[in-house]
Amino acid sequence: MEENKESNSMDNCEFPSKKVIEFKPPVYEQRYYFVKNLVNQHGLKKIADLGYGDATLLWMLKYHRCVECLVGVDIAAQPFEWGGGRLSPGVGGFIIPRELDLTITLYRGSVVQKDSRLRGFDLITCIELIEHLDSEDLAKFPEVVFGYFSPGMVVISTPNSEFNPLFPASTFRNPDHRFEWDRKQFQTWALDVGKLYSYSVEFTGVGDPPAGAEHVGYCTQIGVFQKNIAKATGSSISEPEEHVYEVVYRTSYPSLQQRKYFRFTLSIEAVKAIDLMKSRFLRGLRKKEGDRVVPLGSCTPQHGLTEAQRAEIEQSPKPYSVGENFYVPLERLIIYPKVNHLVAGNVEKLRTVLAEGLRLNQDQTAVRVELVDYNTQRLFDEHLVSPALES
Ligand SMILES: C[S@@+](CC[C@H](N)C(=O)[O-])C[C@H]1O[C@@H](n2cnc3c(N)ncnc32)[C@H](O)[C@@H]1O
Ligand SMILES: [Mg+2]
Repeated sequence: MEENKESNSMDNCEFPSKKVIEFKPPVYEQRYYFVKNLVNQHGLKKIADLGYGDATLLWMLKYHRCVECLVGVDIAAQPFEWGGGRLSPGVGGFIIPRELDLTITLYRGSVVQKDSRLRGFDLITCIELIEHLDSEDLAKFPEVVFGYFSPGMVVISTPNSEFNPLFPASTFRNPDHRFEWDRKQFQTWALDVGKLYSYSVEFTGVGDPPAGAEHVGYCTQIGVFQKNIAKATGSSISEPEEHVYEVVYRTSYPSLQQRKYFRFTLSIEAVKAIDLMKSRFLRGLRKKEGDRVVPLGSCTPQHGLTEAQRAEIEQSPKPYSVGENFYVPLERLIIYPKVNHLVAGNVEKLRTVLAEGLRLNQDQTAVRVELVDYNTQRLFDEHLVSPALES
């Protein structure tokens, strides 16, 4: 990460920071945020980070709802547990599954090696990478990344050497750097690459210069390359699969796209709504209609619903009890926002999925649960009439 002279550096390949110019937030974070914003702005799904270092950027990106595939490639990749730990779904990922699938794969390999698994990405990022390539690798880099991987977008960040005089020493920012370019050198290289591989490029940066030194530009210069449409259509020619990189880590997240997690989440939301209805029902339990007991009062939970939702619920078929069973019509259940969102308002879908895990009534129009479970028995014991008396 950038670099010994950039304060708060967390790059393990840098010197300790000298805190001469303090960036807020630290400039390495500004680089990550730059990518994050771009991903959000364009709703990008498939992203590869080349030279991913300690995987912080990948870790930040995994929280984006739109992201479905994250890949990291680093020549120094270790089959590490810690990186995997941060990148793994954790318990939370199972309790609240993501809406969309997400797979994360880390490879050990060099960005100048072609691997067909890196083709077809929406975005490839190279954050503080190119200045670590020797001239031979730098010469190969465009053909592999732009020509072969050929993603929709490429973001390349690299130190802006014009900023360096603001740092105390007159050396490179990091001993492993093979070069540090001024803006003209970077832009000339980037525009040549863009022209050759049919990408347009825009230049920006992060890490503002201090007041009075605006002429030096940003601490980190950034090129954002966008593939031209004509090239995008032409790149569908199929090339043979080439797997060169070694997988060091792979994980796939639970998501609502997967049947079992969808069923689990829908059932939980349904049961939560049913429980709320049941406890209100028990408090208002009074009136008998044939063999059904229906509430006199409202069964509508008051919290977390808009006036309109409450009104809609009030108008829908009411929950009822028969004997010791409590029934919630699907037509009512589906009005609850979370349930509704999950099945996109489709009662048929709600019926099919709930039937796999919950009990429905005979004509499959309502969910059936016990009216008196352990908790409700306590309610009765404490202050309510027995359902037997009411039915
Ligand atoms: C300065 S660090 C940047 C790490 C990360 N991108 C960040 O901004 O925090 C450069 C990274 O590039 C990796 N790297 C250097 N040469 C590489 C190559 N030819 N192929 C893949 N990764 C390389 C290094 O191992 C290191 O992790
Ligand atoms: Mg560097």
